Amino acid sequence: MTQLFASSPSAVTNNEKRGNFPALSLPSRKHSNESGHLPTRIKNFFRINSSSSHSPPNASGSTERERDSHGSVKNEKSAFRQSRFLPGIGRNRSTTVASEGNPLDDAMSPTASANPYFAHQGQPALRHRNDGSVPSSPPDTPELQVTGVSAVEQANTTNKEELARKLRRVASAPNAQGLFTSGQGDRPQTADLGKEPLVEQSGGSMGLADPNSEEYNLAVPSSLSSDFGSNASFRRTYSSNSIKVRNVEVGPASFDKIKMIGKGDVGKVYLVREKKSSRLYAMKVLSKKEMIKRNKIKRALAEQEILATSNHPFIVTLYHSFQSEDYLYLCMEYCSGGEFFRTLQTRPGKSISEDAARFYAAEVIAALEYLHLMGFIYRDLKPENILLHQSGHIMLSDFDLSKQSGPGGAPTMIPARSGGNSTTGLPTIDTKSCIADFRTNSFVGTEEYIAPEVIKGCGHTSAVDWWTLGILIYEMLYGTTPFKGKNRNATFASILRDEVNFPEHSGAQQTSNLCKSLIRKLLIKDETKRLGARAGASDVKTHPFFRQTQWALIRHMKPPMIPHQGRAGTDTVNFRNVKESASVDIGGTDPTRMKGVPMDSGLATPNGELNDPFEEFNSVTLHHEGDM
Ligand SMILES: Nc1ncnc2c1ncn2[C@@H]1O[C@H](COP(=O)(O)OP(=O)(O)OP(=O)(O)O)[C@@H](O)[C@H]1O
Repeated sequence: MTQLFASSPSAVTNNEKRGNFPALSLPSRKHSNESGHLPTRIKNFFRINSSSSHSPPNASGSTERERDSHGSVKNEKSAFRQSRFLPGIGRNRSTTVASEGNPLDDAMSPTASANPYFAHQGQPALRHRNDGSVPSSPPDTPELQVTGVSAVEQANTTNKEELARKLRRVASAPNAQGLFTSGQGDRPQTADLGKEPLVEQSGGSMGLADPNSEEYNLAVPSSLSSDFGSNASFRRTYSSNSIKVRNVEVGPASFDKIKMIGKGDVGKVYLVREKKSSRLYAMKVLSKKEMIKRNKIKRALAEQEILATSNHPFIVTLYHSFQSEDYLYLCMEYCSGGEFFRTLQTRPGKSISEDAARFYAAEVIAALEYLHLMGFIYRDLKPENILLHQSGHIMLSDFDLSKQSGPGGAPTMIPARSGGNSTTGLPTIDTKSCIADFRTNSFVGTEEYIAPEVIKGCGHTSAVDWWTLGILIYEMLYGTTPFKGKNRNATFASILRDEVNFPEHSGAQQTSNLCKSLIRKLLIKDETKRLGARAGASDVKTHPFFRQTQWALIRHMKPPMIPHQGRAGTDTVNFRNVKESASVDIGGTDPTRMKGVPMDSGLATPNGELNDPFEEFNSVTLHHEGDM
């Protein structure tokens, strides 16, 4: 076991008090219908699953955007990440977010400016300039803490901007179209909180709640509408013995800010301590004005939705979500080990052994399996979005690019004889059916991780997550991604055209044929032939590369790398230093203005009223079993 990097451990979260992870009961926040039953597809899944060797879905658990849709440079996180690449490597990785409908017929075009990648939906193109330069930095560009660049190189670099330019990866222009459309599948439907909301009852059964009760249900993802009957006033709620969803019990003033630990294009993430309990949390604070400006409202709502609905050891836990007039707040479990990306970057060759890669891949697969079962496509898998828990296990984070499917089917069982698990002779669970026919057409992802079907703009399915898994495993083993070109066009052309190659030079990682076979199958360009296309996660889990993997026990296994513990719980030793200048004053929020949007947000109507696109944001507190 490698003691890898330092961390701040005494983030005394609820999970940690119970052990390392949230209780491993069946999904603690399950969807339930009005009659008080879990959706059939989820119920069936667990019924089947409990009699198979597969782990239950909760048994185990970015965006490099430099420019917004207005073309301004953004995302400190991205700048920092770019700074972590050696100049010689010149790696550029970017997140591309564009809107629906994205035919990219000339994807092979070598001319960046003529290529729709760079000017999708008329937004200003963010491109990898041939001279390697990048747009000017945002006003709050952090001091670059250049990891992975020798002191000599830093000293020789005359100014930081130049250094940043040398190291920066290119990012693209996020743009969510149809900001205020509320079509099904675009946006969660909101429960009418005034009408007999459902609450959980002891024992996990559901019943009609006292309308005055504090506990209530939340918005229903359209993905679950089939379970409730079409267009019925179905609602999502949470039936569980271990999780209770209540009206939010905290506000910005309930927390002391300790330190900023991350920054995205509209969000800042702080390590905070709850005054009452002294518990540490990671609080993501999203600026409403920025979200409006950058058309990211739907993404923020979706992120809250996914976090609040998910309950999985390998998916970051949400404890509270609330809002003020200026901000949305997501109060999450603090992952003191920081980004997996950083871990990889500190390893020799920026890579890890095949056994270690198998371990992390298995945890990621368990998380993806769960997300697909819940009707979500993750769409932004990459080491930057994998956080490390203090224990060294992974936690997926950053769901703002995730997509919620339309009505899904029930998970089904594939008997061993007709294609079940050939290694165990047991039936296989088909979790792909939960999300099977759902196609979405956003142009979204991270440049080097984008799947061919996304580039082609012909719509994509949950199979994109299996593609990104292939890229991730490759990157864990070789310290680079397989299709990276000298610019975005070259990368996309390679993704569409080239077969994956495995480095064979003397210093390269020796990789087994089974591992290569897995990567090749995950990186099949035809999504219908890709591993995972038939039965979802089960296809991947039953690949012989994972023959020895004890799926049900992964979360109890010792991770290959354990984050260093800082002396104090608040030592954010596994995080970069983020410049605090533009820090949000979370405590100074006027408690009487806990919703709405600022007058100068541009959403005022001619009558002087304000449209409130954040009306549907759910302010809740999630009580987990074992909480005080
Ligand atoms: N739960 C957490 N525990 C510890 N650190 C976290 C947590 N959540 C986020 N961070 C840190 O904050 C950074 C930014 O978080 P996140 O990626 O969710 O923000 P974002 O605004 O959505 O970024 P982007 O614009 O790239 O989507 C992460 O890279 C990570 O370093």
